[in-house]
Amino acid sequence: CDTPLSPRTHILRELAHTNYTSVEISGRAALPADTTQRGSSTNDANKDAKGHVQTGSASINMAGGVGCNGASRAESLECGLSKLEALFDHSLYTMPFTHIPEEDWLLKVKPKIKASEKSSQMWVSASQEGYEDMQWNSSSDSHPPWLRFHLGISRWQLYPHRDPNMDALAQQLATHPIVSAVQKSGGTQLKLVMSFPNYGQAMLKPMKQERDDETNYNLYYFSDFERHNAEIAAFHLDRYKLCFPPVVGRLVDVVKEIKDVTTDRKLARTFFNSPVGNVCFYGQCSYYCSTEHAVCGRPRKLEASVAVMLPDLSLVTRRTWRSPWRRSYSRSKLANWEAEPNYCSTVKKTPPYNKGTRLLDFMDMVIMDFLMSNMDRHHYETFEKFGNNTFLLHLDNGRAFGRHSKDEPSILAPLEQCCRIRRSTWLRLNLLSLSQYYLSDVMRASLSRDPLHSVAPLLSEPHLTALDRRLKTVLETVSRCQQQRRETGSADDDKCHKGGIRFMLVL
Ligand SMILES: Nc1ncnc2c1ncn2[C@@H]1O[C@H](COP(=O)(O)OP(=O)(O)OP(=O)(O)O)[C@@H](O)[C@H]1O
Ligand SMILES: [Mn+2]
Repeated sequence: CDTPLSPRTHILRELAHTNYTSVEISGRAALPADTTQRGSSTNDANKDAKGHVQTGSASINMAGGVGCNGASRAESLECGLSKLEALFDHSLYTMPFTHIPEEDWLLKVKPKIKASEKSSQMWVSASQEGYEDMQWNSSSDSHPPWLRFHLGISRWQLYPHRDPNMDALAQQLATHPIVSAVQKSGGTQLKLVMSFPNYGQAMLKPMKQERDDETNYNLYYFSDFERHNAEIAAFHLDRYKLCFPPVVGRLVDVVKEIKDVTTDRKLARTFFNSPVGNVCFYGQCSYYCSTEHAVCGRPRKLEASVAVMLPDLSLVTRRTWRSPWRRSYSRSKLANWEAEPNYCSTVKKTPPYNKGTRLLDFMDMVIMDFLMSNMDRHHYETFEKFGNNTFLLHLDNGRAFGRHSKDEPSILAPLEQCCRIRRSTWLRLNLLSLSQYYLSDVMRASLSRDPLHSVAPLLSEPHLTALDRRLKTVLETVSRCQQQRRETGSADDDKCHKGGIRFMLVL
C-alpha cells in the first residue's frame, strides 16, 4: 500500500543504519496533516501544526521510551495506549503521501446535473420502513460515514492513516439499528449481511469459539472454525497497511436484530431455543451449518464481528487472485511450492509478480498471516479498475488466531524462498520489536478500543505473546536471508523492484 516515497525517504535510510538493539528511536516528528483526503491540493505533510515546514529528519535518541513494566492491568493498558500513539506518530507511520490524482480514486461523485436530467439520474428510494430519507449532495459533510469510506478508497489504500472518518464509521457499525439481515452467499461458513437505516451495509461473522479455546490439533486448517475476534484483531494488526475494511465487534440481539428483521426465509427457519433457553440459529452453508454447530445468544446476545461492506460489485468490480503459495486443501497432496525448491524463481518471472510491487505486497500479506497464524489465504483480491498496480485486499481472516501455543513456519515459506521484503515493512517490524513499541502492547491497546473489549479482551494474553514471538521469527528469517546474500554475493537474478529492496541494500 505504499505510495512512492517522498523526499523524507532518508529517514528510512537513517533508521536502517540504526542498531536496534542498543538505540531507542523516538522519531516523534510533528504529525503531518492528512494529505490523502480528496480536494487537498497542497502538500501539507511536511508542515507542523503552525504550518512550518519540517526538515523531516527523524530524531533518534538514547532516551528511554514508554516503559510499562511492573504496571497494574489498567496502568498497563494506559501505557499501551501511549505506545500506540507514539507508534502512529513515528515518522515511519506518517510518511507523507503525494497528491492522489483523480484517476486513482476508486469512485467519483457525478458532477452537478442539469435539472432536465434530474428525474432520470437521481436515485429516489422507495420509502421503506426503517430506512432514513437521504439528503445527500456532492458535499462530503452530507454523506454518511460508510459512503465517505467508499469515496475515500484509492489505488493505494482503503482508508487514510488516522482517518478522521474512522471513529464515526466504527461507532455506526457498532451501534446503528439493524433493519435487515440476510445470509451472505459465497464462501463456506455462515455469515450475514446487515443493513442500516442510512443504507450502509456490513458483513457479520458470529462468535463460534471462546477466546481461550485453541483449535483442535486434529483439525486441518480447511475445516477450522472462523472466529469473529480474529476478524477484529486482523483489522487492528493491519492498521498500518490499510488493506482490510474496518471491522468492529458488536453484541447483537439475535431475536430483535436478526430473526425479527430478516427477509431470508431459509435463515429464519433455522432458529430454535436451546435446552437452557438460549436463542440459536445455524443458517445454510457448506460447513458447520447444522444444529450441532448452531450459534447461540446468551440468552439472546451474541458476539459478532461487523465489517463494513466494500462498494457493491455491480458498481466496482474486483479481481480475485489465486495465491501462488496456496495450500493444497487436501489431507494428502503437497502443493507445488512445498515440492519445488526453486519455486520462487518461477513466480518472480510470472506476471504480475515480475513487475511493480506485487511480490512485495504479497510478502506483506504473508508476514501478517504468519503473525496471526492464518493458513487459509487461498486467494486475495484487487480492484479491477487499478489493474496490477495497486494494493491487495486481504478479506477473510476468520481462521487466524486459532492456536497461540504453536507457530506455523510454512506460512513464511514465500519470504524464506524469495528473500524479498519491502523496506518500510522491515523497518516497521523492527520498530515493533522495540520495547517502547512492542507489538503485543500496541495490539492490546488498540483492541481495547473495540466495543467488545468490555465483555472480554479480544485476544487473550497467550495470543498477544505469540505475536511478539512470531515477529522475532520474521526478523530472524530476514536476517538469515541477509546472511545468505553476504555469503553468496549479489550476483543473482534479482533486480531491485520499485518500492522494494534487496536485503543487501538494506544493510
Ligand atoms: N467487507 C466485505 N465487503 C464486501 N465483500 C466482502 C467483504 N468481506 C468479504 N467479502 C466477500 O465475501 C466473500 C466471502 O467472504 P469470506 O471469505 O470472509 O467468507 P468465508 O465463508 O470465510 O469464505 P471461504 O470459505 O471461501 O474462506 C469473499 O470472498 C469476499 O469477496
Ligand atoms: Mn474463510
